[in-house]
Amino acid sequence: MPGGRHVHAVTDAAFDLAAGECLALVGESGCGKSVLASALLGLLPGNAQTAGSARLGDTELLTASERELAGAIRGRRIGLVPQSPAAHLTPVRSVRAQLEEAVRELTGTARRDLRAAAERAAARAAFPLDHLDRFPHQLSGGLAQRAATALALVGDAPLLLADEPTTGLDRDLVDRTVDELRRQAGAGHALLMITHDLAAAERIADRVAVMYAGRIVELADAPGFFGAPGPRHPYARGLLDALPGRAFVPIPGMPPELGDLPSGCAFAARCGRAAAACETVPAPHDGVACHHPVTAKKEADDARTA
Ligand SMILES: Nc1ncnc2c1ncn2[C@@H]1O[C@H](COP(=O)(O)OP(=O)(O)OP(=O)(O)O)[C@@H](O)[C@H]1O
Ligand code: NI
Repeated sequence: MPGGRHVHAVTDAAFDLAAGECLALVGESGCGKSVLASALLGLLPGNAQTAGSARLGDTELLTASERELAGAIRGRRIGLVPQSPAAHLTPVRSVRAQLEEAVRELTGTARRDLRAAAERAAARAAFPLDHLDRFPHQLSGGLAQRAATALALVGDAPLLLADEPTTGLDRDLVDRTVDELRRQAGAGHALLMITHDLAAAERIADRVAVMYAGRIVELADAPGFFGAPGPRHPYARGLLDALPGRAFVPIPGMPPELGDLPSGCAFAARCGRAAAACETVPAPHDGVACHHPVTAKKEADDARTA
């Protein structure tokens, strides 16, 4: 940070992800989701520090050299659907040219087959073929998103990292886009989808990781999380309760600034269950980092006394 300030953007993030599996990483704006993605790709700014381990097969991503990351990892072993596609597309080249180049670089397709391969890649991401000759600035946000998704799928990478892949898309296209990403996971890829969109997460995720103020506060199987017994962390519960299709009750208050975190549980100030124990940071235990997680039994008791 400018002025020598230190921000702990991501702490205690622990999860694994197998081929064929989709993990959704959800949480409010600014909680550290993209920082986590950037760390995996070696794209953090030069003054950022990381600790711990992030393994992709035999490769330690956090200490891999830029040469290895650029030459063998990004695009080839990790496909990225970036959060701001417009910023990742090359402004002076048509979508077709960018797709053909990616196909040539990442798949070694012969020159005469590039055109067809690029069109197949576009179609996979529902990018309309009659827009392929457009330049990025001639695309709507939704089309730029689909162009970026098409590019991310070209390398057939074993891990797909999609950072808000549905921003700017209407519901139909959200469903089509996430279904295509899910299909990739079904075909033996692992998918880490970062999203604000809990409906999209519910639609395709096998597991959900909830992030709050730089920490993963809950990691759960999606069916139990979205259905019964529901989330165990009060924040995760609040996120679901805030949905229009559910209780539609927002979580009171605002998340803390990552540069100004309280010394205890970062959610305590907004938590209806906060108590003295919350003055210390809860360690993750059994998939949830909370001193008094909601349990199915507690829920049932509450319901009886309500
Ligand atoms: N280059 C940087 N220098 C200093 N701090 C940074 C930098 N990039 C990110 N941060 C800090 O990390 C925090 C998390 O940012 P991040 O982009 O990961 O959030 P996010 O969860 O992806 O949010 P969104 O949903 O809005 O994309 C920011 O609030 C900011 O405090
Ligand atoms: Ni982000």
